[in-house]
Amino acid sequence: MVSFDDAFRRQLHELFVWRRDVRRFRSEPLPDGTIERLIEIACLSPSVGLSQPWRFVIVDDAARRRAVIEDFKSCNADALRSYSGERAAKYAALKLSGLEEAPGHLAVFAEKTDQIGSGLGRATMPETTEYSVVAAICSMWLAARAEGIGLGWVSIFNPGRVHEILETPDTWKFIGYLCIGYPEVECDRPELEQAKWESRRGPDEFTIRR
Ligand SMILES: Cc1cc2c(cc1C)N(C[C@H](O)[C@H](O)[C@H](O)COP(=O)(O)O)c1[nH]c(=O)[nH]c(=O)c1N2
Repeated sequence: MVSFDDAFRRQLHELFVWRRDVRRFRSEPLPDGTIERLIEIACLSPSVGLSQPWRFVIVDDAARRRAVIEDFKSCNADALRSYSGERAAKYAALKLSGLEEAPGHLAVFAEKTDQIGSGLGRATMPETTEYSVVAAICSMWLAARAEGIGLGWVSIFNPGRVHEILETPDTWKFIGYLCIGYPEVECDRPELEQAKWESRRGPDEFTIRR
């Protein structure tokens, strides 16, 4: 039996407030086994029918990392072209990945065809497979922050190209690419808010009653 006290709850709330999407990393390496430990925590996450559809690729190979960075640059240039005027100038000034600096690279996929869980909960909502993997990434994100480690989620990729670069099975769906390392700065506000791209809104704006 385990229970949590008020002091823990306050600290946990601070963890939620201070978790950040990190794009600026210090160069120092992560202690051996850090990514494996974060994966272990991710595997404690909820998943539809206990299907555990998460699949992880620790990307160590320099040539593959370089290819991933090239794909990001190409997709980011395309994204920039979709904006104009002041928004385009603002977009161009954003730093949207720490791929070059982060000591850890982790690609995360969802296995869509595995029989683990025997389809429970997925018949009418097959997308719950992907939702389960996102839940795992969120666990990892918070666990990393609790240890002073930063995690940055990068989605500015051509998923087909990521598959090619990492030679992953066809049945895996690309969910996200994570940069992992020690953050340069700690902050309690999203970087996109600091850059005046968007601001964090209150829950009332997103909640209705019926
Ligand atoms: C699915 C998904 C995909 C992305 C992101 C997040 C999620 C959930 N985020 C991070 C996102 O910008 C960030 O979470 C918000 O700006 C809020 O900031 P904090 O996470 O609170 O620091 C993100 N950030 C970034 O710089 N490049 C990216 O490609 C992405 N992609």
